[in-house]
Amino acid sequence: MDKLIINGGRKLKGEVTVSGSKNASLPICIAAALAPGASTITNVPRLRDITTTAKLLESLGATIERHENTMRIDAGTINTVEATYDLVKTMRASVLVLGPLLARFGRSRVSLPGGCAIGARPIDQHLKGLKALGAEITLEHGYVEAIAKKGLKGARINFDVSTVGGTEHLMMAAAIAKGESILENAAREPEIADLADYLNRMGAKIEGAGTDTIRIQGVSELTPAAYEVMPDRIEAGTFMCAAAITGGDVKIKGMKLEHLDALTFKLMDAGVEITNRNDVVRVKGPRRPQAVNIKTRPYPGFATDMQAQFMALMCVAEGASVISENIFENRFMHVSELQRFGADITVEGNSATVKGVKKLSGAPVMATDLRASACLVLAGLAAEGTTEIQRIYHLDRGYEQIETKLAGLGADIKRVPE
Ligand SMILES: CC(=O)N[C@H]1[C@@H](OP(=O)(O)OP(=O)(O)OC[C@H]2O[C@@H](n3ccc(=O)[nH]c3=O)[C@H](O)[C@@H]2O)O[C@H](CO)[C@@H](O)[C@@H]1O
Ligand SMILES: C=C(OP(=O)(O)O)C(=O)O
Repeated sequence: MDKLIINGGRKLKGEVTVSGSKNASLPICIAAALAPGASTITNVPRLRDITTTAKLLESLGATIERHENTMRIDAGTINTVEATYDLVKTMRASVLVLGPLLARFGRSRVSLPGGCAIGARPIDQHLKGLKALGAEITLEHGYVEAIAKKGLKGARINFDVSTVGGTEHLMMAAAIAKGESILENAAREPEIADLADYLNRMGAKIEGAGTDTIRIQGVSELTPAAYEVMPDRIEAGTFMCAAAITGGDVKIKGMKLEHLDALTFKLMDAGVEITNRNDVVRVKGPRRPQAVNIKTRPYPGFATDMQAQFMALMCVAEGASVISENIFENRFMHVSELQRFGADITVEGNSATVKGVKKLSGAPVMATDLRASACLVLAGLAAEGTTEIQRIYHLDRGYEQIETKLAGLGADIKRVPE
């Protein structure tokens, strides 16, 4: 297991390029399973979760070729419809194969993903949607089995909660169901629109992805297509916070600032200067940020995936900020680690009150989940002295070459085997 060692206190300066989106690549690679034949997906980040996705597809019989940021997925060779516990337990998004396999082959059996560090994360909305499309669902021995002997039939599905994975799952399944489906109270995250663009490229008829009502005219089959994945908005937001927390001056290339409005406005309220010229976003941190409050919400609200990184920034702000987490019930595990840097944070229910301190001091810390790891990196970059972050395999799930990219901006950061 590797660890990261950071000598903090350097202002980040220079240019960095954002990788392709993890959270768009996962469903897009899985959607390739809907069409017999080979799809070539580009701008796929080289991450642990993507390797898991490739293994998952291979375990179904698909033929995968990977070269740098390109993945060629031949789903014509899929010969089993079962995804086992070993794969699903390492990556929750694996459950998204259930609907596509069911839609294409009439049957699928996938391990239940179970909870994870940040919350219980049930899949009741996914299953409710598949049932509405005519699937018979049984839960046995830790597996979900879905059967639709005569194929899936279009339906109107009204989600009880805004669910990104649920919306993606039902959009994929409905793409080759018979007739029209309407997804209401659908999630609006940009990754959903990206997936819809890929499905439409394969011949699907989907309208409204990115709004809360998605209309899908089922087609009898999809054909493979080439597709370039959107940039990773959470990686981009993490670099924006890295510039802000170090009082740096960073140009971020390849990102879409319009995907990060909620974060951008909060950073500007905190005194961060943000300009966008010709798709290069320049972020200049203030001497010390001002405290601002945030509440996480489904898109276009403030992303829960940016909450931990923003909290790191608030740890050194002038004043006190209140951070409310409204998406996941246990997404404050970074708090006790931030306290090891000398941060002043108290948690009550789903709110954390962060009283900014002038300086953090480097400390040995442990990563507990993906974005918590990113927040510890940010704290380490700003802190005086040395920070050692253990269990960075969490970080490797979602950030491509983060230490190389940060070192390119002048950070003193290195990866060493533990
Ligand atoms: C791979 C991927 O894209 N992951 C993202 C996706 O996760 P994921 O798709 O798992 O998150 P959801 O949007 O589904 O979850 C949002 C909330 O709805 C609840 N829920 C969800 C489904 C369901 O059937 N029942 C239910 O109650 C969840 O427990 C959670 O409280 O969106 C999250 C919310 O933006 C992000 O933090 C994750 O980074
Ligand atoms: C929580 C995340 O991912 P996942 O849904 O794959 O756990 C994330 O990307 O921050």
